[in-house]
Amino acid sequence: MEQVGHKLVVTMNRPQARNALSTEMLRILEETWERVNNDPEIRVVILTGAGGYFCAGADLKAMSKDAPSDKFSSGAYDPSIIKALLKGYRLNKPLIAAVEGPAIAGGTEILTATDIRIAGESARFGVSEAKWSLYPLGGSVVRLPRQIPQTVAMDLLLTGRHIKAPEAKEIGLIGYVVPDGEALAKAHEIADLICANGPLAVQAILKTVRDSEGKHEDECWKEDAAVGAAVFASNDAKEGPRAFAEKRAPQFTAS
Ligand SMILES: C[C@H]([C@H](O)CC(=O)SCCNC(=O)CCNC(=O)[C@H](O)C(C)(C)COP(=O)(O)OP(=O)(O)OC[C@H]1O[C@@H](n2cnc3c(N)ncnc32)[C@H](O)[C@@H]1OP(=O)(O)O)[C@H]1CC[C@H]2[C@@H]3CCC4=CC(=O)CC[C@]4(C)[C@H]3CC[C@]12C
Repeated sequence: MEQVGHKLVVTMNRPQARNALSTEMLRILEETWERVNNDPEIRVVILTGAGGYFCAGADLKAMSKDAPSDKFSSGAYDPSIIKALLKGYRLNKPLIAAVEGPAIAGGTEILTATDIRIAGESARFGVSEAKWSLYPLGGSVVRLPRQIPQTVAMDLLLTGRHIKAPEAKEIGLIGYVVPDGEALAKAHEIADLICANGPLAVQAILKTVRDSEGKHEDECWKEDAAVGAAVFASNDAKEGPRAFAEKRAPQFTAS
């Protein structure tokens, strides 16, 4: 994990196993997301993987020795909230995925919780849990059909097949395809654009988008207005137009 100014770069780092998720990695991710939500200095987060790989989901070798089912049935682990994969826990800062190589199973699942997604052209995506008679518990059974066309979501979930970055872009699972090795640089470029914006505005936009997911639009306007009015009442909302009028870059203070 590395903080550069207001950007936090989170790197899944177990490249020898294609960054498959260990219990330790899940713990670190959980702590990281708590930090992101509570640290006002962090304004945008980039999630990436080490060694040219994003993430191969759960560690299947560990799972072959110690199946999680007992922990689920005993109540020791409640899979209705998987904070590390941002299922049942959302960030209040924008999360950008910078993907190289495989983003499979849990790797694609956590991708569905990110806001902006960039991939190198050889990156691969898929939810292949059913291949091993597992269930994609990381959120994608619910999220994928909401994020990409239903028939494509069903195809990916039921066949477990992998797709390359250009197809992922075509179906809207990711937003950018860049030459291999350049996903992180592109993520920084986008993160810098976000960091230059008013942090209160950015976080308020994110909040309304998150809170209105799945609701009828008429149910959203009251809260949308309250959140928006609070942004308009801020010092930064005075500084932005003033900077425009004075032909200079705005100096936002998050107040
Ligand atoms: C519920 C979530 C989640 O939804 C469930 C899953 O993610 S299931 C995982 C399914 N994963 C896959 O299908 C990917 C398998 N891998 C591949 O297909 C390929 O390897 C690849 C396409 C990724 C890469 O192919 P390559 O040809 O490039 O490379 P390859 O030669 O195949 O591999 C290189 C070496 O890497 C090793 N490797 C690759 N993938 C894995 C892997 N997934 N696991 C282990 N090792 C892998 C490969 O073997 C090679 O090694 P060699 O030594 O060189 O042979 C769940 C997500 C996290 C779960 C939680 C985890 C912690 C928990 C512990 C508990 O006790 C309680 C439960 C839980 C909290 C658990 C709960 C469910 C999750 C949240």
